[in-house]
Amino acid sequence: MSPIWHTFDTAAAQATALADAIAGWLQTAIERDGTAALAVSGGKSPIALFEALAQTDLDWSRVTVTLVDERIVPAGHPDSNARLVREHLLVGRAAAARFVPLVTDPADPESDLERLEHALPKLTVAVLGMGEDGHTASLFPDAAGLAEGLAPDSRHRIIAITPPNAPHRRLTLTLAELARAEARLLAIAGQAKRAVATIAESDAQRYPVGAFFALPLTVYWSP
Ligand SMILES: O=C1O[C@H](COP(=O)(O)O)[C@@H](O)[C@H](O)[C@H]1O
Repeated sequence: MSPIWHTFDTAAAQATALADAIAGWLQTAIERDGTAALAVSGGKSPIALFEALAQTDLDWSRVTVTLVDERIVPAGHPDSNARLVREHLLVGRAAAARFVPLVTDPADPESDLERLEHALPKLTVAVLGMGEDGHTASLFPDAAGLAEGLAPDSRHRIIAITPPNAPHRRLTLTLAELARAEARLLAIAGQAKRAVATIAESDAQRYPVGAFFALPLTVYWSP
């Protein structure tokens, strides 16, 4: 399956286009079902997107926001993806959204996994990021548990995973769960990530993100 690529001259244009696309998917789901659900990535990249999205004129009280992955750290930790979402997305108009954090007790991630198998919303849109090592969500190359995370028929919606070369044990939605979202948008920036994504597009086995190129996927890229 060939992904659709949208390329932009600036990060600001990329963030605006992504926010418009996400809002469109959420609005359609709200009109159809009364509710919608958005899963976002963390890391360092999504702040401009979150800030654009937070100003979007949607009925945010009908939207559930969650994460595609989270580091197993306390909620206020500098590396917490939930902290990023709370500070940059769940503000302004979007403050009315319901938030489902992945990690609520860093000392007992098993209880969060159990809770989330039931508590995760059915996703309307999943916004994926990607590292230069080809990981997406927290599906890291060579991680124990990666095969389960990428299995199209996994019975798990979410798993715990330890990246071999990045800090913190993580919780991550599985490919099987992300495949059920109505839309998957991959947001990346820079030439290095573009090169990785281009290889992943033609060689699905090379990087974990490659498995997502076998699904309907729209890529948003800026330099
Ligand atoms: O660890 C993570 O990394 C990826 C990529 O992050 P970025 O800072 O390079 O954009 C991110 O998509 C994921 O959610 C995060 O937990």
